[in-house]
Amino acid sequence: MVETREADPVEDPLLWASRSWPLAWQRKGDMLVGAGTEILRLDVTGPDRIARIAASWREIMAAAEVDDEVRVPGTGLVAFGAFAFDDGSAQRSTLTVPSTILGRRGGRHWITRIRNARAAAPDEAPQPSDYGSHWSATLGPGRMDPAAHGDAVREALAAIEAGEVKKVVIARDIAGSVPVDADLRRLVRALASGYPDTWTFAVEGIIGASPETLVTVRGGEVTARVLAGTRPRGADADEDSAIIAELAANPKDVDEHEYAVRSVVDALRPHTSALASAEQPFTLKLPNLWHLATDVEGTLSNGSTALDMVRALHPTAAVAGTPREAAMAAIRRIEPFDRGRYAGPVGWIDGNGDGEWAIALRCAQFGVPGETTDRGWMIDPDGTRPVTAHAGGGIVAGSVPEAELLETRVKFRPIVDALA
Ligand SMILES: C=C(O[C@@H]1C=C(C(=O)O)C=C[C@H]1O)C(=O)O
Repeated sequence: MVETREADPVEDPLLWASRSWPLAWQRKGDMLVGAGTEILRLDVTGPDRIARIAASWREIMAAAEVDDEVRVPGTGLVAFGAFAFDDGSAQRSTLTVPSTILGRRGGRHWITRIRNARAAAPDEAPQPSDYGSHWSATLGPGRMDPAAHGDAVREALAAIEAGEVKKVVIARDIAGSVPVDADLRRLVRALASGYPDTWTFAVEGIIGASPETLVTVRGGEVTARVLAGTRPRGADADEDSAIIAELAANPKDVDEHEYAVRSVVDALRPHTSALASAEQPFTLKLPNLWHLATDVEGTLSNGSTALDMVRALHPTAAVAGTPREAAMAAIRRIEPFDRGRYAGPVGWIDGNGDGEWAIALRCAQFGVPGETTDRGWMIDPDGTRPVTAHAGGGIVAGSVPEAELLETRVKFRPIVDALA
């Protein structure tokens, strides 16, 4: 049973989210915040994880009884998801439906209450809680320190030289801990205000601000923002102009970008009737970086949902490489860690199949109470909560290890600054 009602404007819907396990999605002024109890949960691992979740969601959509007064994307039934990057990941791919969603889009505010048809009564309406005290994290090298990253990039260049791959994305990790009672909503708020041109997310303990969508589906239209080709921001306007002129004309970056756009267009084509993208990428300005960016748009021709499109698109060349299978094999060989949900799909889907999915980049994964990982208990016995972050970049012929290391440093900046 799902009921959406127009609501009075709320200044900060995040206050309704859980402090230790927030559920939120934010893009400029639009947001969805999950609160209350969990009504439904799908946890899947393995190569067909996204297909299984997409199929289950179709059944749930068909069975739901929805009374929706507002009827915009994100009203009615909504689930949030965060999926593992790799088919072989030990990390779960999860779709979760909370009992309450506070939403805001284009100046309209609503509240959705969801309950299981078998439940006698809805759960109690969740209440807002003030932000907890300020906290910070200590972060240091993870499994791949800067020296190991240099070796990994050289190994990737050797794989390119050998003709195994054209492009492969290599990431490194940093790790640390936060106080066990840290109010993680502070991080969501800081990222959303510091990086307004990104999609800010908090789902299953992975929190970040991604500049790149995997896919957006809205009323039969599908769009995607593809990024590849990166430079740190300049110190002033003149330096910035020189940087973007160089980036837009650099054959290595333009090629790398083209691989990424082509992988998205090829994946969307079987599902769309009209598919268009600009001939030339534009330069996307973020507080820390410049990216080459291309928006792709099409009309869905086969009734696919946002999750069907996530399944068709993941992993794109922006986070894996080209050709896809060879790049995935190279990543498994070269990177010494399981990426978990880093570079995986993160987003939401509603009861009409509309939804917005980003690629989980510029993010950190926080530990889960009581769960074990290859690093031991996720809540350390000393009362701290572990956190791990990853950042990477596309390696193509001609990539320079030192420049790639600098690029990962700048990509870590949003999360490292917000955690400092
Ligand atoms: C892999 C990351 O970013 C991706 C790689 C990019 C590149 O190689 O230029 C640019 C944007 C993202 O598609 C990351 O942020 O960790």
